[in-house]
Amino acid sequence: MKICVLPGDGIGPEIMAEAVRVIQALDLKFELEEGLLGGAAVDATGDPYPEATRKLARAADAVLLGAVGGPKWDGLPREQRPERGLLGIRKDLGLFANLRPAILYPELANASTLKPEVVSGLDILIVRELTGDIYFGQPRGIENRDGERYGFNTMHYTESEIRRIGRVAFEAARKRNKRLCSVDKMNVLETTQLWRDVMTELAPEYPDVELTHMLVDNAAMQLVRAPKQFDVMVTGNMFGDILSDEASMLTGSIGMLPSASLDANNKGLYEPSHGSAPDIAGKGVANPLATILSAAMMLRYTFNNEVAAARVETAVKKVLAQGYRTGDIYEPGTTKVGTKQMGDAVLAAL
Ligand SMILES: NC(=O)c1ccc[n+]([C@@H]2O[C@H](COP(=O)([O-])OP(=O)(O)OC[C@H]3O[C@@H](n4cnc5c(N)ncnc54)[C@H](O)[C@@H]3O)[C@@H](O)[C@H]2O)c1
Ligand SMILES: CC(C)[C@H](C(=O)O)[C@@H](O)C(=O)O
Ligand SMILES: [Mg+2]
Repeated sequence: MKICVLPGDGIGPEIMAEAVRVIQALDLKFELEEGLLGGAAVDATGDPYPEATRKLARAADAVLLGAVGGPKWDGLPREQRPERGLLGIRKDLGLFANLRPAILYPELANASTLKPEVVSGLDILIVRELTGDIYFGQPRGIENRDGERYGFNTMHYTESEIRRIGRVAFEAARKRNKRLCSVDKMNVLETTQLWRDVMTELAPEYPDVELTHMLVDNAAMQLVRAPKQFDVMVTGNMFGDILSDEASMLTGSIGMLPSASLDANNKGLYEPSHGSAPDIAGKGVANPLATILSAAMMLRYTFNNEVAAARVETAVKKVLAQGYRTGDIYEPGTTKVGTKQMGDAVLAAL
């Protein structure tokens, strides 16, 4: 059982160190191999997704990723930017289904940006399409046209791309509370009219799941008005990126939101939903729990080890109950800890 570990940039190596310690403590005979992705890879090889990493990732059963990017690389040509490495590995491994669970742990009720009565018990799953949409549209670029600069990206989806992510979402809803909300912008964008049509066509295959549709601007508003109306949400790449960051704050912090990016066979890349947090990188204060919870998702989805996954999640719940908090979820009366101390607490709880 091989895991390709890609710490990445910024806080990536700091949070990854803790997730790796947790995995090793499980004593499950995983073989961990480290590689370069993002800015770290650009610095070493000039390529954000180098061939060596590609080989490693393809040969592994799962990939665990920290985060990539940072101001150091923002001035580089597009193709060399760290984020291209992330898009590259997602596309290369065919990871079209991105699962982002937003769960509010009761201990963090006061850390949520919403009032406890609106948000307590929140448990939403955002299913984000990950290898299509405007992210991967051709043509794209910045050109000089008619004497001025002209930037363009193209949004596109094929019906088969929509159908396969739709099936993932319907199946997920079927295992949960049987409610699926598909989010689009069909009032303006043809791409998402097709999205709505295909979701509607799939619905008869899942008579036990209640399908609703919502326009993305309303969905963004409803998420902060009454988030518990949602069970599973399914949406395209760009809307899913934005809505999942929004949903993270309902759980207290983006440092709590894990993710799984899966192919058709549950080979997966697991990473926190947040980025490399350049503003706190190197300070040892980042919250490692989203990465540790991503490792739990890896145990569940790729390695089918529900027991180990639950063990890690229970350990996380325990450290929150014990009152340990990194700065992003700190409140008076709790114990403020750094990244490594949080990792220590999870290990002790395991
Ligand atoms: N999956 C990824 O690798 C990924 C995801 C998002 C952004 N990025 C990249 O990261 C860089 C920074 O982006 P950004 O600042 O917009 O978003 P970000 O998610 O890195 O940070 C946003 C805010 O959240 C805080 N934060 C994020 N993770 C945290 C954690 N674990 N603990 C405590 N606080 C945390 C940061 O300190 C910052 O204030 C950019 O280069 C961006 O492209 C990468
Ligand atoms: C860094 C960026 C390419 C990435 C995305 O937009 O998918 C990130 O924001 C995420 O949410 O994983
Ligand atoms: Mg994002």
